[in-house]
Amino acid sequence: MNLSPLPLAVFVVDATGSITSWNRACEKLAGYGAQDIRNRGLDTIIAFDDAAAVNRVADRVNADSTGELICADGRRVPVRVTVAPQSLDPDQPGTYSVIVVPRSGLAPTRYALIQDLPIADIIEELPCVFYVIDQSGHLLLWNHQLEDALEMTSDELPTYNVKNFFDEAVQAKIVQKILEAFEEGTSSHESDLIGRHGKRTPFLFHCARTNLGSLPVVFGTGLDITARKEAEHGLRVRERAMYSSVNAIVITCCEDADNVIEYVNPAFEQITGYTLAEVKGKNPRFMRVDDCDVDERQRIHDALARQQSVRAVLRNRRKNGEIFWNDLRIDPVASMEGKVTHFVGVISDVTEAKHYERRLQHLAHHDALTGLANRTLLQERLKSAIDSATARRKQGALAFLDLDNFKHINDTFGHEAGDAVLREIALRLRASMREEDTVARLGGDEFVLVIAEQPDLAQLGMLVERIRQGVSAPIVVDGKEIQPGTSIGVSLFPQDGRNVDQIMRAADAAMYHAKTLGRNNVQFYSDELNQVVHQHLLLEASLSRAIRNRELVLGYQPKVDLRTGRVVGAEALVRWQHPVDGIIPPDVFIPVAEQTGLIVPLGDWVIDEACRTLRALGALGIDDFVIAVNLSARQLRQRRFVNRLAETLARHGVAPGRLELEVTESQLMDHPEEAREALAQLKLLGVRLSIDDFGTGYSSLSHLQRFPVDCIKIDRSFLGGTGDLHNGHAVITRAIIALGHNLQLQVIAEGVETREQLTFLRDHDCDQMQGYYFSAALARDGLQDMLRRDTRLDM
Ligand SMILES: Nc1nc2c(ncn2[C@@H]2O[C@H](COP(=O)(O)O[C@H]3[C@@H](O)[C@H](n4cnc5c(=O)[nH]c(N)nc54)O[C@@H]3COP(=O)(O)O)[C@@H](O)[C@H]2O)c(=O)[nH]1
Repeated sequence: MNLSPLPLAVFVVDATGSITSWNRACEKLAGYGAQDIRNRGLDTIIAFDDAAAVNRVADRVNADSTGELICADGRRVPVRVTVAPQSLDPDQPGTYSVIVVPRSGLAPTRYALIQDLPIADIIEELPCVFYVIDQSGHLLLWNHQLEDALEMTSDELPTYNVKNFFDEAVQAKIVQKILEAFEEGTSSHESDLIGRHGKRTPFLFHCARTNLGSLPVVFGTGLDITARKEAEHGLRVRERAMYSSVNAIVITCCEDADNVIEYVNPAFEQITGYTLAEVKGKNPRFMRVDDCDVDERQRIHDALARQQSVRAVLRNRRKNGEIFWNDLRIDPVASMEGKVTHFVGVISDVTEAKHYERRLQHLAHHDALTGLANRTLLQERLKSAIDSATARRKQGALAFLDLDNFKHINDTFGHEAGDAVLREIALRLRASMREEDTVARLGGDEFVLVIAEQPDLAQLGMLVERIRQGVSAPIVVDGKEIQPGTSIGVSLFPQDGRNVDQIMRAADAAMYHAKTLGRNNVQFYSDELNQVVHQHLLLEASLSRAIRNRELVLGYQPKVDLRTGRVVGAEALVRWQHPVDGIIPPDVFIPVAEQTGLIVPLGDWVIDEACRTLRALGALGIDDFVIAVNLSARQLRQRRFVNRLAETLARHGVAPGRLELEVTESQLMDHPEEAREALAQLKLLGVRLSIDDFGTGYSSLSHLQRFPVDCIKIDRSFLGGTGDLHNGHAVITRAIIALGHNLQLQVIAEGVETREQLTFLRDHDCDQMQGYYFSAALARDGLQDMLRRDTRLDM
């Protein structure tokens, strides 16, 4: 270390106290030259006051020692002595700096010290550029920092006028600032120095006038303010971003006040309607909606108290009173010392998104057509109703509704009318239920009601019956009256099941049972019912297999002319030859086929088979024989039924007049207008038509007249089960025969079992009979045999 330039008297000793270095200030103070003093001991130069107590130099470290400096001329100058190790590294051999400061009056003056300052070194080491400029604007003196900034060598610098170190656009300002310093004494400005290769560095220049001998000059410093400029730029960008952000920004101060607003950006005004002037000094909670989002607000409060970030979505009120959804994020802002002084809140108006989310949520849980709960929501609600009923030892109910003839409504009135019916039924159901109950639509024509807590079964029964009646009331759509009907199955929970699936299945089974019982009624689930439904389902599955596997056969019950005794026709009656269970009668499987729609392929098969028999008979020369098949209303409603029938007849080469279609009276009366149209088309094709089970379906005479039928079949119940005709039934039978004949229709009596019944019918001019008295249904071979032999009724 070179101690010479230092203004203080400092010298260096080794661990033994031997002097190794001696600066100029020491020379001045003590009068010894460096050569004279080297290797002399410390105690020969300084007489320490505590010399007797302290021997080693090391012991004087950090101790404030006093003594007398023994000068070359013999003077003894009182001094204060400070000893410091030159290296803090314990491994370095000890050398010590000894600083000697005279204790009175002998300290060098400030300016005396300046004379000793190594100005050149200082200028070079300044943390800024240094320059001296003459009046022509040329550099007289500078440091290497200026050379670095300008990317020039020391030879080049003095050749330029300093204004050329700046952008052309600011050169006039630079000249003016230099002149200002010459004239006024000082000036300062911020400008960028431009290096030879384009390096641009922002500087803060301060300059002042002085004289170099008789030469007036300006000298000064330039501080590199790149970092500050960048910070300022960053700040400006952030301020701008905050200003133009679409999200509202609120800065609150929590230093001395209750988190009051200091700043809000323009987006805040746009979202809330409040200006900065209106909200400054207020706590942002003034926008809250009372009694709303209490938990979320508490969460924010707690986070702020802990000086933590927090995010919450809550409702706030705009200045115009409107409520908006605020997706709020709050972050603490700490000072340089780490103390939280502010919070920055970013408010996003997510009202639209929230509404959209709610709409989606609603759509995900509700049926789009009716607005009722959908299957997902139903399952959730049912689950919680079952759980609650189980926990509270209460009872609830689930009602499963299936509209009875909805397909027919759709087919007849169109899908828009069908939709209108579903909407109206949804309204009726909603109106008849309590707020806490759930009304759901599972799609199609299926509705479900969750009736929470209904302890009284009688009341529940009345409620469900009332609902059935309400649903079944006529609905007018586009001026047309539509008559809906519903079959309802009810299960109870937790009695009929402990989970959603079990309860739904139980209600579904009960509903299914209601359908089999003739529709438009209410059935409660029971274990026995479950058995029935189960069997029904099994039957359904195996029936469709039976149709595919040709397990069905036709029996033909002969029809006899009551005037001639001749067999003139037969009714085709289907039987099921089950591979395991044997013959299954149609009473068992026809209703299942009706409900499931299997009646359509089954009915097609029956017609096809009957035509095949007619063709076979024709081949035997029997071509005036008529086979009647039973037709279900569902077949009749098929749009292409007439076409298919025509195709079948044509395929077998059978004349339409040899096929008779029997439709029950009650089926016709369900939808008389439609039935009439369908029968008219069939009539046009040329097939024979008859009304089966006549007398049981309450036909009105006017309707009867309009049905284009050929024949009516007196229901066997009017003949009396025991063949006893001396009762009221006889009167009805006579009346039916007379009525038929008046309408120019043939009359046939079915279920004739006794001679007495036969005699009665013949005596009252009935046209034909069929029944066990003459023959039960025969296989095709048996029928052919009978016809070939021309077997006749014994009259
Ligand atoms: N849609 C279709 N329905 C059909 C078809 N085949 C039959 N059926 C209907 O099934 C019901 C039961 O029929 P079935 O068990 O065959 O009974 C018929 C006769 O066997 C029975 N019958 C005949 N004579 C007598 C008698 O003297 N006494 C008595 N107790 N029963 C007798 O009557 C049934 C015929 O009834 P009907 O149709 O009303 O003429 C039945 O409703 C059939 O309609 C089919 O292919 N399609």
